[in-house]
Amino acid sequence: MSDAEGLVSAWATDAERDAEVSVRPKRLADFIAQHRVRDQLELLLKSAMRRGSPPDHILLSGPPGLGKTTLANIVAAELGSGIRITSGPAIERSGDLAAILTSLTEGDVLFIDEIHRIAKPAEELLYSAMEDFRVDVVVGKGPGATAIPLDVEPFTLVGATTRSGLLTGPMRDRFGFVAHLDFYSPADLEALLQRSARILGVPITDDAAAEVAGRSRGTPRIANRLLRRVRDFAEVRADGVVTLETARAALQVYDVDDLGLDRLDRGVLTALVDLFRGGPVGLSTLAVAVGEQPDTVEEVCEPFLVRAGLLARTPRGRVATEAAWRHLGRTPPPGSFGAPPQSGPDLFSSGQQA
Ligand SMILES: Nc1ncnc2c1ncn2[C@@H]1O[C@H](COP(=O)(O)OP(=O)(O)OP(=O)(O)O)[C@@H](O)[C@H]1O
Ligand SMILES: [Mg+2]
Repeated sequence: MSDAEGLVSAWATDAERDAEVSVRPKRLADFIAQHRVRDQLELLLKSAMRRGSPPDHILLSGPPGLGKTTLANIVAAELGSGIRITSGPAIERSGDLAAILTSLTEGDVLFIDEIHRIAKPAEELLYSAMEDFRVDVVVGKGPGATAIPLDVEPFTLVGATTRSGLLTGPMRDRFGFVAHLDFYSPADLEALLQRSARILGVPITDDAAAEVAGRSRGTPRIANRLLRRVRDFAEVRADGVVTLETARAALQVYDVDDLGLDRLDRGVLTALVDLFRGGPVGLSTLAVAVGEQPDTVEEVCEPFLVRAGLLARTPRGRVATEAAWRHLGRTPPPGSFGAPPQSGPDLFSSGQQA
């Protein structure tokens, strides 16, 4: 991460993947929250072990940073099996996938990350492997081509996707178990932060953990990242202990506000409110006002602003909600919003169904 702007991005940088390994839970019992998914997975794995056969193929779906890769590794650990890891974009030709499949040993877990990005021919090969534990490898071209059937040892496919809507029907149907991960509540993230702090040897007070949790956008990856930054601050500017005061001061330095918005998120809202009187305004106009590409505003900022109930996308353009005016400390123009909303924004449901 080169600057503070990416601090609350849910996507991991390459460098960060190493930092994540140390705090990644290894067993189901250490996996915080997501109780429904955890219970269901536990049943699936235990019953398979009792029968002595590999469990059904498992699809893990949900936004980035919520624990899909972590769960895939946990599945293998709980089964006591080996795990092979690859990803949709890495499988360029179906031959690559055939090589992986035929080298699996009985009971292995094959983890395919970003499975929605797998190429069509490889996807079709995967169908027969998942269903019948065999693949047809085509040798030669044109009329002389022959298909050689090869056996695949019984295995469990664990697929992960951030875009389950892009999966084809036949692909989805071949998973016996689909787990949908939801955003975490602040209380869950607080527990997660306490655990990570223990592992990293960072002394943190309860109120500080709660403060960081509240700014983490419902996402474990962001919570762990903010913890590392707050720790840096506490070590350099204080005595190493993360107190509420240190946490707040650190997050101010890193420009992460009390809802977890960063500078660009706030820039978008401020432009919307101050320059366009709350909108509606078109995406490209808004993007020019904050000096960003429309794609960045749409894909990086807006998903969370919408989820946090601060911005609405309407057919006429982007609109700041009443909560946005208030979050920026502005008074909304009289009469522009009806009765105050009955409840606060729903930050912790990703809006998809399992
Ligand atoms: N339930 C959890 N309990 C404890 N730590 C968690 C949990 N879920 C995620 N984490 C932590 O959050 C980080 C991100 O999790 P993970 O890499 O599994 O996310 P992901 O869903 O695979 O993200 P991506 O879509 O970007 O691949 C990891 O460091 C992991 O330790
Ligand atoms: Mg992952």
